[in-house]
Amino acid sequence: MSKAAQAIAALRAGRAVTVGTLTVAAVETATDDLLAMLDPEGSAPILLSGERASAIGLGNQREAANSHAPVVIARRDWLDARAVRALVDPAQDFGRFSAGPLASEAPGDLEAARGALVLARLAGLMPALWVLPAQAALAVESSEATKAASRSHVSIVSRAQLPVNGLEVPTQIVVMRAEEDGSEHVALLVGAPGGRPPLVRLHSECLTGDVFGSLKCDCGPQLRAAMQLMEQEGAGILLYLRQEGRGIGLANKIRAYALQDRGLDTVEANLRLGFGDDERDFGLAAAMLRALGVSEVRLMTNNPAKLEGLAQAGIVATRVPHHLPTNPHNAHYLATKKAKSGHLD
Ligand SMILES: Nc1nc2c(ncn2[C@@H]2O[C@H](COP(=O)(O)OP(=O)(O)OP(=O)(O)O)[C@@H](O)[C@H]2O)c(=O)[nH]1
Ligand SMILES: [Zn+2]
Repeated sequence: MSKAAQAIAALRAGRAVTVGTLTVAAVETATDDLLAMLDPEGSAPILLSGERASAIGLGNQREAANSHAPVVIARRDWLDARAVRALVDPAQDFGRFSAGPLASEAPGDLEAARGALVLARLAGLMPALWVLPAQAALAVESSEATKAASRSHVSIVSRAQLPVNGLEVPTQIVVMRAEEDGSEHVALLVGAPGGRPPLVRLHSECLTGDVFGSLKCDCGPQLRAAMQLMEQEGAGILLYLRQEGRGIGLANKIRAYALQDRGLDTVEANLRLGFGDDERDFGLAAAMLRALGVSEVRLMTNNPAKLEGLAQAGIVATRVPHHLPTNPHNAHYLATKKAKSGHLD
């Protein structure tokens, strides 16, 4: 298991890790006991993503060009552990006056700060970390932590036949693992590819849409329609990428939904949480295709970022539009993706 994969697991489990020169623990999971042991003075500064710093009103302390750079916030008397946990939690933004005074500064080790925030995101946690006094902890190099966000080394772990309801052609499931972060992803190989580039769908995990039939998005219908089209053509490849919530994880996606319940749109909600609009990595999909021996595809999508992600990683992709009828719950979401995220007609 890579050091980054171990550090992701450790952060999720509430333990401290050292990234570059920074020893950090996640605000979301570090307990009072851990803090009492590792930061007895209660003076550990807080590392926040640039997006979250802007969301809590610290944007004017930084140059606009730097709005995506992480910041560190020094502790004050009023800013005890409880106040910190409230500060980093967007659900509490609406129930209080803005907290302060707060002063942000650039992290001493910017690359380490970025790497630590990548690990927190891949752990599915909020982008907020305690910066603890240096101590012995599981150590990861900054560059390794940062690279965990762009996975290009995948290997096939297991494969088997998988009869699927509605698919009359033989179907196989292939499980792959990425070396960089240890994450597992799936390829469903439908039928036997013919002479031309295969129909391919990159589907990002959406538990709510894929499993429960949520009407807030179009994921479930898109998934089923993609499989149907592959069945009609007699062949296709569905990559099921485990980057839930456009790469922020399930708990964070549901936090974003709670913000949408308060009136924010899908993009605003991600930013308020402290993430970019879309944190996904489509180089991963390119690596999976390469592991399957595929270098040219017909990609079913409306998202130009998927086409660009594959192209950058050397996979030739032409687009097959993939629109499904809207419903009253997802019409605004789909309109926002067109207006703000460049989705195609
Ligand atoms: N953060 C966040 N993620 C969401 C929201 N709604 C859906 N998602 C996630 O968005 C992703 C949807 O991915 P895809 O089906 O690949 O769709 P897409 O990027 O719109 O591109 P195409 O469907 O190919 O055009 C899934 O990971 C969902 O979990 C939301 O409101 N917030
Ligand atoms: Zn969805």
